[in-house]
Amino acid sequence: MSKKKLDGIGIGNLLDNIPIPAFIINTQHVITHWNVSLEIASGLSSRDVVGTRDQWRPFYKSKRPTMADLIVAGVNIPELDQFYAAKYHPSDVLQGAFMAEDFFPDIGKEGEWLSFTASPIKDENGIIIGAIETLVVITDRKKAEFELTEREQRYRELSQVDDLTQLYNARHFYHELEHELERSCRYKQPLSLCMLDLDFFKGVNDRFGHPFGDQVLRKLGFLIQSHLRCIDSAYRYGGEEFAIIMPQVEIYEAFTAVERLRLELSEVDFRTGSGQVINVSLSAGLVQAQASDSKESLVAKADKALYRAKGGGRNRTCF
Ligand SMILES: Nc1nc2c(ncn2[C@@H]2O[C@H](COP(=O)(O)OP(=O)(O)OP(=O)(O)O)[C@@H](O)[C@H]2O)c(=O)[nH]1
Repeated sequence: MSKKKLDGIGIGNLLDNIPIPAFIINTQHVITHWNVSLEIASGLSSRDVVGTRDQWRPFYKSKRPTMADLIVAGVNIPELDQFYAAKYHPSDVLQGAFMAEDFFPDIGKEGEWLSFTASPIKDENGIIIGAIETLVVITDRKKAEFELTEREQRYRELSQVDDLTQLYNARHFYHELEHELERSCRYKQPLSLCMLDLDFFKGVNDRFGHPFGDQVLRKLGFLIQSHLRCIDSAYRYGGEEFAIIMPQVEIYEAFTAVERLRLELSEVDFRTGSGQVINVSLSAGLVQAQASDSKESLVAKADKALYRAKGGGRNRTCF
């Protein structure tokens, strides 16, 4: 086709030849073009909408401005904020254009995610004479993104949480302890750390079996969880060793909390497979962080206190 012939082709003809749904409005917000792709996507024919201000109709339940309307009215950030919240941003490619992604619950059977771009149309003097809006269905991409985020979240949880006790695992412990130590130094707030360990647990396993031992560990995990304040965090540090990080708590206050936990565990009646009722106990070591402490030195001190609790006869808390 010659250049001359191409020059003669109108905007409508051009728009009808692109596979992307698009419409154009003038400065009176009246639709001047509604392409074939948009007719198919919206179910509204250009005959019915050209000459009207119904550009909102395929997307919303009631009349409201589309992005093209906001563009022809002169970009107004408070209005963009009002209608598109945090979902819009200026186009990287087209000057004066804005893009947004949003979910449209009323499109199709289950709603669709659309990515839309509205761009000003200017005359030779740079005056806005209309706006063009293009729309792309991105539901499949959005679904894939959500699935990926969910999978990542599940993976993060799996790699941080111990299956048996539902407490955080040791890897996460060191990460959080470092973070809490930094925070306690920065804000000059106390930080207490408790390491605790079940007493004679090997004997429990040996006499009553590993599954019974697991039951004890699960119960202890549950008791620890139920004793935590919302800013505390608990970890399964090793097989039958646990750690509790207690921010903003002096050691004496932490001592009271740990003693409450210790007493509560000692009062739990565990029923073995043969119907025998047994009780278990724990020993605990407590420390309060000093400004000079690293996570390693703090754990070493708490371990030392735990060792003393074991050496002193077990079923006690030392600091
Ligand atoms: N049932 C069960 N037992 C575990 C698990 N992890 C570690 N253990 C057991 O915990 C026991 C720890 O034994 P020891 O380190 O000798 O300690 P202890 O018998 O509790 O003695 P003290 O700590 O000195 O009071 C071992 O028998 C491990 O097999 C687990 O996930 N489930």
